[in-house]
Amino acid sequence: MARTQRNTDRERTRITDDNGVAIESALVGDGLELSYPSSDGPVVECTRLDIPEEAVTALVGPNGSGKSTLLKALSSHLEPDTGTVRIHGENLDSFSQKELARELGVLSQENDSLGSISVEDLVYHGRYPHRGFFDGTDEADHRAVERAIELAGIDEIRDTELGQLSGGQKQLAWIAMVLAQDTDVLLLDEPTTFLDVHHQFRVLETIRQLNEEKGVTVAVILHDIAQAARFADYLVAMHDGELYDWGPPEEVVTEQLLADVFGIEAVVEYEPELQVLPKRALPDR
Ligand SMILES: Nc1ncnc2c1ncn2[C@@H]1O[C@H](COP(=O)(O)OP(=O)(O)OP(=O)(O)O)[C@@H](O)[C@H]1O
Repeated sequence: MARTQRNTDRERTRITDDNGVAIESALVGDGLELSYPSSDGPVVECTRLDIPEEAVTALVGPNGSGKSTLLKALSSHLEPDTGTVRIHGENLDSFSQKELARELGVLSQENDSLGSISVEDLVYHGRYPHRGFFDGTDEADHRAVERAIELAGIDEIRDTELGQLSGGQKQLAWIAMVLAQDTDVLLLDEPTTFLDVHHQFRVLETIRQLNEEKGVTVAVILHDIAQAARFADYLVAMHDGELYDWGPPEEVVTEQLLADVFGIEAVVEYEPELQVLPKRALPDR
């Protein structure tokens, strides 16, 4: 893997707020080396990763840079070759799957469609990942499901079978399923992929609302760096399976990062709000 990190020191620096007070991490990855059975050695090597508590962190980076792999390790869907993941200070491998489902709401890109069930049944299933389907008896659970359907804006398609939905509609159904779990940590792999611009805004607004009103911690993979920079409190920039840089968007998004990591020449403007204006793709490095 190429060694292009701009600031490896920052991997070990704790995040602080405006007053210099350390912000706790909801999730920590330490000394992670991650591989797949068929990969030729680790595809991700990450000395230290912090997902700050009650903040929104966006993972950004080009295709194949290791974002999903990292998220899979954080959500216990991929066992690290070396290193540990801690959630609220406890080793992830000490949790049962049932306990984890209560802690983490995970949207992955590898969802199976669960056959021919309806959207509503899928969302109920999110509320009961280890109990089968909802029997309609618990009022609080019923409200959580209704709220998730409302937040995702999928009332009109609640009775439709998953197999009859468009890609974007299916994505919204999966998002509702994760929201119905009502966890205080959300790990979302590309929630806005397949969505039109209206639904992209709506989903991002919902995530922000959950963060601000309920203190939900969010780690989310986004492909649009300008959108990620405007939306997130912190960015984690991946490149070639390594952490290139992380911190607040104003520190991470630079013309250097865009050239090194994304291979584009771009203008970065910070006023009135952070904007990335691509000029051209750079030749392959
Ligand atoms: N199931 C797998 N088996 C073997 N290698 C894999 C597997 N999934 C991913 N990889 C490899 O791991 C590396 C990182 O992939 P990953 O999916 O984490 O990237 P990503 O940054 O999420 O990419 P994208 O933006 O395209 O979704 C890539 O080189 C990819 O080829």
